[in-house]
Amino acid sequence: MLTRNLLVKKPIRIGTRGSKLALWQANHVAARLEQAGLPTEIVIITTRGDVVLDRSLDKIGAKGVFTEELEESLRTGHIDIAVHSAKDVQSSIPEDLELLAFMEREKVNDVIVSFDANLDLQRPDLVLGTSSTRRKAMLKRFLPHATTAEARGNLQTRLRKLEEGQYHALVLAYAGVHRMEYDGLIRYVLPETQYIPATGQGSVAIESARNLEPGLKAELRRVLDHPDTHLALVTERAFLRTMEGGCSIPSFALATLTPEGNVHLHGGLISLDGQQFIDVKQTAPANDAEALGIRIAETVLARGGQQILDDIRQVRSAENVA
Ligand SMILES: NCc1[nH]cc(CCC(=O)O)c1CC(=O)O
Repeated sequence: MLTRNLLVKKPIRIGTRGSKLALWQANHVAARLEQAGLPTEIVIITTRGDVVLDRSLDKIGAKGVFTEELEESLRTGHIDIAVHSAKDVQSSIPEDLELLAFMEREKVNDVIVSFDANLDLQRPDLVLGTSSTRRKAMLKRFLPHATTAEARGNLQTRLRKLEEGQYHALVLAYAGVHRMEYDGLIRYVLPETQYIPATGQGSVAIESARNLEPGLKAELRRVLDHPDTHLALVTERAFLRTMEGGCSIPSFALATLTPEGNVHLHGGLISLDGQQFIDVKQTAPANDAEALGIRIAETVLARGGQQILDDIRQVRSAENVA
């Protein structure tokens, strides 16, 4: 590693999707590495999720739609690291790859974005754009008078649809809106205690091949990893893995650190119609983070979550036949 990065200064090849948000994230990583004296090069890679825009994610088999092509490039050595929104990374990644680092988390909330500064969330004909299963279900529960309409595509595409009047507002992750500098359009910040975010929301994950040079891996971790965020993400991802979810399942999980240094997890599952909402909260010592995630998921499944998942699978297989 010394030869490669300190003497020859061969740039670290950073793989990313080509959307503006993905590029922002890749440039954020590049800036950190450059500050630490490591030269970088950005390599844009198109994924299935960027190409298939006409179907909602739960219908194209959401597993890995934004990550597979990047992972293949890690294997071939075409890139050294892949940068992802942590939320888009599957709950289990292939054996030969690893998540090296989770960068410091942005505010985790979902927000309501609109061009209408006086948007009234209580208007009876309210139409909200979202394609997220979790958000649709939560809106059915907490804003039952609202209708939702599909809003696939990158942030710019969704905002264009909003501008065209397809909806009154969009429901989005604060993190993406902020990174794209659309903060001025945020009308409501949804409380994270009620609209609990998706696993990983607001953090950027760095993936590499397991066999990347150990010295380079250590350097990347040192520069890019945020230990508190890492602990939260390990907890949430253990939860998600046990739920067998991807972003196509309306599960949610938010881990936070307590002042004493323990990890607190609020995780659960909501039925597609928003009627059943199963959530569990527990705190555990930091060295028990992964077990906490697993335990909460098992509790949610036992308290009716398994039934909700079975119902969803039945609905989905009926849709796929039709
Ligand atoms: N589902 C796509 C996606 N993946 C990550 C973000 C935003 C950034 C983040 O949550 O870290 C978004 C857009 C959104 O949900 O509004």
